[in-house]
Amino acid sequence: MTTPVVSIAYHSGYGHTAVLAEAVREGAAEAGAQVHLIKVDEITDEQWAALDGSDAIVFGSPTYMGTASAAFHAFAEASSKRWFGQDWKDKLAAGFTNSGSKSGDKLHTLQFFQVLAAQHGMNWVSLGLHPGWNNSAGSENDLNRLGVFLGAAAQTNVDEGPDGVHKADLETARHLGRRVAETARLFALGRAAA
Ligand SMILES: Cc1cc2nc3c(=O)[nH]c(=O)nc-3n(C[C@H](O)[C@H](O)[C@H](O)COP(=O)(O)O)c2cc1C
Repeated sequence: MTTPVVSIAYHSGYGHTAVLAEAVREGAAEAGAQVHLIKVDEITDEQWAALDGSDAIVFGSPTYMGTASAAFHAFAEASSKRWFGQDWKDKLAAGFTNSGSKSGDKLHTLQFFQVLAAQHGMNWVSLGLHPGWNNSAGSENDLNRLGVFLGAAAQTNVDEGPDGVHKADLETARHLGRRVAETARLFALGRAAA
């Protein structure tokens, strides 16, 4: 069976986004992927090589001041070395973010990830879930409770630590990891058959 390689390139200032990154990792591993979990603020040459060898890269960052964190932006700028040769062209990309407010302008962070992926010539994998918690039978425990299509979005109360990351958001992140791994497998099989 084809084993897709999925990397999760993320930053977390205070540990909340790290919990989501772990959920994405679990989902991708459940779907049979080999997974690299990479902290972009400590990235090594070996980890850059792991990104180069991946079928899919999932970008993750907290939303700070309405966009990805400065540490994630530094990583994005450093990835310009890969951009010159379009080294990541045709890989899959996806994203997740977390914020203190229910919206918190998270959409902008996910759109930044999507533009980053497009600059690299990557193919974006959306969340692939209907919005939850949008009718009288729904609840905050629904998958995709924040109703975002572009990627996995989470909200954590600003007075709570990483243990306070909402279980529905963790499930949503796990779903994204599974979906990315499954899509990467389909792409690898298609490439082999072409
Ligand atoms: C510098 C800074 C800027 C922030 N900006 C936003 C923001 O624009 N919108 C929002 O909802 N929360 C904002 N927050 C809250 C964080 O997104 C939230 O605390 C998140 O859980 C932090 O994740 P982390 O522990 O992975 O860093 C900000 C926090 C910091 C420290």
